[in-house]
Formats: sequence, C-alpha cells, structure tokens
Amino acid sequence: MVKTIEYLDGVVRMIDQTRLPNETVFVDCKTIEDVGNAIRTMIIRGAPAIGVAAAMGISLGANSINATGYDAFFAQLAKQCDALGQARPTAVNLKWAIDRMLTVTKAHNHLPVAELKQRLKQEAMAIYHEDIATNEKMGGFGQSLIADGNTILTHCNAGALATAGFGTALGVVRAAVNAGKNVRVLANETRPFLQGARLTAWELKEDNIPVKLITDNMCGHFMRKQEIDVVVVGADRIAANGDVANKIGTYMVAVMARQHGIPFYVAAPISTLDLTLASGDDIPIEERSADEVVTLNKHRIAPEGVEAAHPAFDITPNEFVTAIITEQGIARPPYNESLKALAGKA
Ligand SMILES: CSC[C@@H](O)[C@@H](O)C(=O)COP(=O)(O)O
Repeated sequence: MVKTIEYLDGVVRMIDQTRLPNETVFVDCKTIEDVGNAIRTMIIRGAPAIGVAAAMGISLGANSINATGYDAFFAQLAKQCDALGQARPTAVNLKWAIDRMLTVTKAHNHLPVAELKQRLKQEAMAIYHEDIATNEKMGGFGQSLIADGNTILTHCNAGALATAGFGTALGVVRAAVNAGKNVRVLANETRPFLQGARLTAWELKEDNIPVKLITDNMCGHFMRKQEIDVVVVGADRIAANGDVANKIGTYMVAVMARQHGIPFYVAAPISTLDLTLASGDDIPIEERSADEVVTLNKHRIAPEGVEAAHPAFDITPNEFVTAIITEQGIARPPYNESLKALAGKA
C-alpha cells in the first residue's frame, strides 16, 4: 500500500487524496504553510492523518526560523502554529498535535535552537509511528467485535489514507481479516466529497478486501434486508459524554442502525477524544464551500445560482453509539466514566 504521508529530507510528501483513485500523484510540502494548505484543501484528510501532517509541518516551520535565542524561536513557532490551527476546525487531532509539539518545545527550552529543531523532528516522527501502532492496537480490540462472515458498513474513509497507516475503522476490518475472519465491507459513497467511493473503495481493493460500493441512500435498504451485520466508522472528535462528530451522514447511518438493531461502533484513538467538551453541541462543525455540493467531481450538477448547504460533519448522540473502540480498550456507556478511564491509561 502506498504511504499516505512521509517526512523526507526537508519535505513532507503526501499522496494527493483529491486526485485518487484516477491518479496517484504526490505533493511535496516544503513549508508549514504548504502543509496548512494541503490540510485545508483536503490533499490530506482524516483526523489522525491531519494530526501527523500538522506535526511534520511544525517541524518544517521550526527549521525555517532563523532566531538563535529560545524566546524569539518560540514566539515565531507559536505564531506559525496559530495559523496552522485554523486549517480545519472539527478534527481535534490538529489541535492535539500542535499542543504536543509546543509542549515538547517548552520542555526543551534549555537546548540550543539547532538541537531543539532536531528534537521537534523526532517528535513528529514519534507521532507518525505511534499513530500506526495505535491503529494496530485498536484493530486488535475492535476485531473481537466482528464475527466470521460479517458484512461491515462504513461511512467516509477511516482507513490507511486517513491515518499514518492501517486505519481506524478500516484498521478493525484489516485486523479481522488478519485474524482469519471472512468479512466484506459495504462502503457508503459519502457525498459530497466521495471519500467512500474514491478512497475507501480504492484502499480496500488495493488490499484485496471484498468491498461493495453503495450510495448513501441505500444503507437503510440493505439494513432492512438484513445484509448488514455491523457498522464501524471513525471520528473527528468525541465529547466527554460520548457524542461523536464524524463525516456528514454518519448520524443518519447510526439512527438506521438503531432502528434495525445493528451494532454501531466508532473506532478512534485517544487523541480524538476532547474531554474538555461536555457534549457534541460544543464541537465546531466545519462549513465547506457549497461548490462541493453543486458539483460532482468538478462537474456541475445543480442549476447556476442555487443555494446549497455544506456542513462537513454531523454529531451522532451517544445513545446511538454501541461502543467506542480505542487503543486502550473498548468504551461502553455511560461514556462519561468509560472514556475518562481509558484516557487516563494513555
Ligand atoms: C480515521 S479518520 C476518521 C474521520 O476523520 C473520518 O471518518 C472523517 O470524517 C474524515 O473527514 P474528512 O473531511 O475527509 O477529513
């Protein structure tokens, strides 16, 4: 499988997810601003991948600073981080990665700036490697919830492309396959950005994992026909009470799953928890350009001048979430207690 992101000498290289599956093109980011732009335009997307990209971008930013004294260095780095933090609002992993990089900077304020820059590069690489290990652990816990022969519905792309590798929701699928279970995936296409059609279908096909693409309005039909055993999705931010922000359309899937008695699982690393927020009402929902709604793969499908809305995420209330799979174990309701306990172990 191709790498979603890598940090080469002075360059953060990403596969351009806006051009998949038709073209496999890589984008080289040479500055923190390039990385911010790649996050904003969704060249790289998915909560954990955004966090990894941000950390690598901050390392690039640090390397570009000429100041030799710590205070001036930190002031410039913090300013760059403020700008990077504006790239996308919903996935908390962006803020998480920025906070972690700034904390490491402060903890090493005694180092000469040249060494501090090296330390920040090490931290970015640690975040990258930890993300893959985290997903593998999460997969291990998650696959215990999947039975041989299951058909798994997923929404958006919470796979290798949305992380440093292996994936969260698709990590559960991969771990089930690795455990010898025969599973297949139904992938919602995920209008309007088509992460399911373009990315989930692509990466599962690359790995020879059986996948069938459906449009977003088909999942109720397949649930009623008892052709879906379990739903597994990722998350962009999870509030203390277990309310989940994920790609627009997730809420609809969760309500349908409840109606049909199908378990609805969310797979997300501890870095996606935002225990400072009491409920999903406090999670900022990104409003993206209406152009992405009135066009389909850059082809206009709606009349000129029509109004369109584009909330890019929705909130699934905790009552619809059967369990939350993390790298520290599986949280069950009531989430206020179970999530706190798992976060405490991290
Ligand atoms: C492991 S990724 C989990 C979520 O980030 C994913 O499901 C999602 O909603 C991504 O949204 P995107 O707008 O493509 O960044």
